[in-house]
Amino acid sequence: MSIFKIEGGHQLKGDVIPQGAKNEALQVLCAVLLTSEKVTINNIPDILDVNKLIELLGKLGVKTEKLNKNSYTFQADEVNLSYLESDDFRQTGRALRGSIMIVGPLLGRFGKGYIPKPGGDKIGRRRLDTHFEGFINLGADFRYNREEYFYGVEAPNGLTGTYMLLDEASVTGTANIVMAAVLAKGTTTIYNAACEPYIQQLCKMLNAMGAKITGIGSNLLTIEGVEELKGCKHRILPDMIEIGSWIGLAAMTRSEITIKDAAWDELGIIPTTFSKLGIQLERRGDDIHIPVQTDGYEIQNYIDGSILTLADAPWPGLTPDLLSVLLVVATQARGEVLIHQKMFESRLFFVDKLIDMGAKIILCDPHRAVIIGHGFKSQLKATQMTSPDIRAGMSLLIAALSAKGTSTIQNIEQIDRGYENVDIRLRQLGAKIERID
Ligand SMILES: CC(=O)N[C@H]1[C@@H](OP(=O)(O)OP(=O)(O)OC[C@H]2O[C@@H](n3ccc(=O)[nH]c3=O)[C@H](O)[C@@H]2O)O[C@H](CO)[C@@H](O)[C@@H]1O
Ligand SMILES: C=C(OP(=O)(O)O)C(=O)O
Repeated sequence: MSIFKIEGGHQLKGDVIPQGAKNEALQVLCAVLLTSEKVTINNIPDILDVNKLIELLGKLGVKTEKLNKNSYTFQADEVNLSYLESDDFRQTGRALRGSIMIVGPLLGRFGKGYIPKPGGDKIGRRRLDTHFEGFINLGADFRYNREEYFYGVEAPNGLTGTYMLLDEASVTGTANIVMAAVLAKGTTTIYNAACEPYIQQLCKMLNAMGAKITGIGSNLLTIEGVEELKGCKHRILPDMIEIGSWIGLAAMTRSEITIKDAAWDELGIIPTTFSKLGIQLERRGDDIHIPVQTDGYEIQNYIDGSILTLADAPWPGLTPDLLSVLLVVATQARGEVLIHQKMFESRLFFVDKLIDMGAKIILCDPHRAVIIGHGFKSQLKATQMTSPDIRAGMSLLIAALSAKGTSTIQNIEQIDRGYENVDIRLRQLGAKIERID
């Protein structure tokens, strides 16, 4: 297991180019299974989870050609369905969360899809009911092997479109059901659909392949089934979670950073959420410029003077994937904020490490933490820590970069799952960070 060694307390400076979005990549890569024609995808982030999914597609028989570091073509004209019954699939399939989204396209195109319980962050319960209820609504037979945690759906006579109301606006669940429905007979209507930019991008790509999806960007999607889909070219958006992480890092280390080509209009309430913590940031064309926060940053209260709450919600609410970063950034603000992680029940436990480093945090319960900012009057202290999940890992890295002294972070594979060459890019900004293998 690799380690990051970080000498904190240095100001950084420079430009960063955001990577392509991890969660969009995981969806659109699965969509290549829907056609026998060639699909080209650009701006694919070179990160562990995405590379594992590309490897899984290769094992399924998808012909994969790497055009350059972040562009590939895929052709699923000879899919090997027997691989789904192999022991190797039981291992490879569970290595990441995104693998669940092979089920919808396989079911839609070939009438069957299997998956072992997928991996991903250990951040609380992560049920898959929404996915499978959706497939059942489309007419699939479902089975689950409890001993092996193995899920399967089959529809030998094809799927039939229908109306469905999802029990929750699940991101990967919506993507999976949409990918099954595009090849179903008749019209499918999905209400309470998730509508994150990841889903919008997937739907636009599917339409470019010949699908007929309307309602994109809303929670009501209508999908008129088609006989078959063709190839296309698709470009993945910049990763909004990575962009938020760079904003947080700049503020907390009081650095001047410009995030290039950030696709500002796709960021929803992310920029204003950082502004609520008092962080200065400026839109320059499609770049985000974060100046040195010379006087620190002060958390805004509500109009009536009550304490600010930052809580996650399905899009266009605040993504849960940025709450850990917002939390760590608040430790140096002036003022107080309540962080309420509603979706996941085990995502805030990493605050223990921040408390060890000197941060003033009260963990009220597994979902809520109150942060009392230091206002840069006292620096965090360096320490040794382990990355529990991808976003907590990044937050601990930000804490270490701002702290006095040398910290180490173990289990950095968790950070590599979602952040492309983060150590190299940080060094380019002047950070003192070393990867020890
Ligand atoms: C690979 C991928 O794309 N992963 C993202 C995806 O995971 P994923 O698609 O697995 O997450 P879901 O959207 O299914 O739900 C996440 C959790 O939130 C709960 N929930 C969901 C919807 C809702 O309205 N209320 C609610 O409480 C669910 O019960 C679940 O525990 O979306 C999550 C929520 O944005 C993100 O954290 C993950 O980074
Ligand atoms: C929770 C996340 O990822 P995954 O769903 O892949 O575990 C994340 O990206 O923050």
